[in-house]
Amino acid sequence: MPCAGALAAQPQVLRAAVLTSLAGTQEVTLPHVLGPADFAPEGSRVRYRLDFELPAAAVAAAEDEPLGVYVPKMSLAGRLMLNGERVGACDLGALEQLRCLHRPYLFVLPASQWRAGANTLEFEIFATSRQMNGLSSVSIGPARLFGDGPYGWRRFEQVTVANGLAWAAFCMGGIALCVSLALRGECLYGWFGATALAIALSNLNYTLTAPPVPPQFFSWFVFSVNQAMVPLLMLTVLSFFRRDWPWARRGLIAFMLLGPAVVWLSGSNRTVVALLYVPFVLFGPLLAVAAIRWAWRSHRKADLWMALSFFSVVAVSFIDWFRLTGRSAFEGTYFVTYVIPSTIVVMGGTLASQLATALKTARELTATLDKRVAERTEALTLANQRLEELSTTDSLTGLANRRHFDDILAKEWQRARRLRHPLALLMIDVDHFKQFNDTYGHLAGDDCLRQVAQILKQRLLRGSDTAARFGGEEFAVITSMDLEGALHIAELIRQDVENHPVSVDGVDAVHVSVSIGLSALVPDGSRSPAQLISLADEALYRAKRAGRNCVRAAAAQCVAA
Ligand SMILES: Nc1nc2c(ncn2[C@@H]2O[C@H](COP(=O)(O)OP(=O)(O)OP(=O)(O)O)[C@@H](O)[C@H]2O)c(=O)[nH]1
Repeated sequence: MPCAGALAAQPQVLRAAVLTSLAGTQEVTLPHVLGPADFAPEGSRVRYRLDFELPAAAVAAAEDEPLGVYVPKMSLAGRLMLNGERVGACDLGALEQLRCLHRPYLFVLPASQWRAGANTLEFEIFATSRQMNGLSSVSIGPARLFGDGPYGWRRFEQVTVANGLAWAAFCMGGIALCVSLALRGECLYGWFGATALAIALSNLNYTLTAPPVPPQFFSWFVFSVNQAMVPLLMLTVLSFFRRDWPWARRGLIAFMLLGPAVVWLSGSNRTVVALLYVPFVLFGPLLAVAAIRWAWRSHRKADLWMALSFFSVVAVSFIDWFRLTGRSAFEGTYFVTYVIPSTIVVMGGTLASQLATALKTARELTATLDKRVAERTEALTLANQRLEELSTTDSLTGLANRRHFDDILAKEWQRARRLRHPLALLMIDVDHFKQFNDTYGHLAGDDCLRQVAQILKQRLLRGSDTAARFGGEEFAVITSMDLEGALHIAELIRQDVENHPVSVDGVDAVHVSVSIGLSALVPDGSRSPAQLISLADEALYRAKRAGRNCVRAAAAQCVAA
C-alpha cells in the first residue's frame, strides 16, 4: 500500500479490475479489450470495477492538492463512478449517445469524494461492434502531476498536434478545391483537395464526443470518409505523375462509392471495414514503388517529394499494423494519424510551389511575348509606313506618284471649293528630253529627272504645295494660288531649271529647260479637277508651240521666254 508521500511523488497505477459483461463476471488485467461475447452487437453496457486503498494522509493532502484519475483511453462511451457516486463521463448525455475519444481523460475530484482506506472506481462502458472497446490502465495521483506529465503530453500530442494538422489539411484542401475550380476542374487539385478535406473530416472522430447525429450514422460517416481518403490519395498520386489510366481511375472511384455502402450495410462493423482496406494493402506498396521509380526517372524535385510522401504513408501504415496489435492497438498511438496529415501538408507545399513556378514561368513567357509583340508591331508599323510611302511615291524621283496626285487634287479641289479659294495646277515638261536620252543615255535621263524633281522640291517650300510626277518626263504642281501667284512660281521654277545645268556622269553640266502650262480657278459645281488638268495641259501645249522654255497660262499669254 503506498504511503501519502509516495503517492505525491509517484501516481498509483491500477491494473487489476473486475469486469461484468454479458459473458459474466471475471477478473481482468488492464489495459483490457472486450471480446465479442462481452456485449450485444448493437451495443450493451459493461462495467469495470477497480478496488484500491488510499492512505489517510493522501486523502488529507488532497484538500490542498486535488487528486485526479488519469485514463489514457476509455472505450466508445464511458462513465466514471467513485465509491458509488457518479463523478465523470466523456460528455453530458445518455451513455448510448456518447463517444469516448481516442484521447486521454483526467477527472479531478475533490477531497470529500475520496475515502481513507478502501475505494472503488467503476467505469461503465457502452460497447458496440462499431469500435474497439475496453479500458486502458488507470492512474490515481495528484492532478498536477498528470497535468505536467503524461496527461499534458498525451493531450498535446493527441489533441493539439492532431487538430493542428487536421486544420492545416482542411485549409489546404479548401484552397486546392478553389484552385481546381478556378482552373475549370483541374483533376490534380480536385483529387488533392478532396483527399485533404477527407483527412480533416476524419479528425472529427477525435473531437466530437457528442455528435449531432445518431452514433450509428456518425460512425458510418467517419468510416466512409476514412475509406474514401485512401483511393482519393491514390488518385492524387496518379494524377500528379500524369498516369491518367482510365481503368485505375474508374476502379478507385467505384471503390470510393461502394465502400460507404458496404460500411452502412455492415452496420459499421470493424471487421468489414478492415477488410475493405485489403485491396489497398496490396496496391498501395505497388503504387508507392512505382511513384519512386517515376520520380527517379523524371529527376524532378517535386516528383521526389510527392513519391516520398506517398511512400511514407504506405510504410507507416504497415509499421502501425505490425506495431499495434491486440491491447496495444487499443491504447497505442497510431503514427499514421500524424503522418497522413503531415503528408498532405508536404504534398500541398509541393503543389503550391509547382503552381508558383508555373505562374512565374507564365509571367516570364507573357513578358517575352509582350516584348515580341511590341517589336513585331513596331516592325509592322514601319513596314506599313514604308508600304504607304511606296504606294504614294514615285520611285525614281521621290515625288508623289500619279495615283497620289489624283487623290490630292481631288481633296484640294474639295477644300478650295469649300473655302472658295483659288486652286492652281502647273504642268511641267522637260524640253527635248528624247534628245537628251538619245545623247546621254537613259540612265543619265533618269538622273536628269531626279535633279529637276529636286529643284521642284526646293522651290515648293509651302506645306500645302504638292509636286508630283505626272508621267514620263512630265511633272505637275498643285498649289492653292490664284493665277498671278501661279504664274510667278511657274516662272521661278522655269528659271531655276534653266540656271541649274544638269550634271551627267558627275562631271558634264548640261543645260535643260522646261515648258510650263498652268491653269488657276476657284472651284465650283460647274467644273471638275479633270477640267483643271486639261486647261493646264492645253497651256503646256501652247508653251511648247511657243518655242519651249516658257510659261503659259490657260487663258493668258506666255509671260516669259
Ligand atoms: N530616261 C528616262 N526617259 C524617259 C522616262 N519617261 C519617259 N522618258 C522618255 O522621255 C521622252 C519623251 O519624249 P517626247 O514625248 O518625244 O518629248 P520630248 O523629246 O521631251 O520633246 P518635247 O516634249 O516636245 O520637248 C521619251 O523618249 C521617253 O522614252 C524615264 O523615266 N526615264
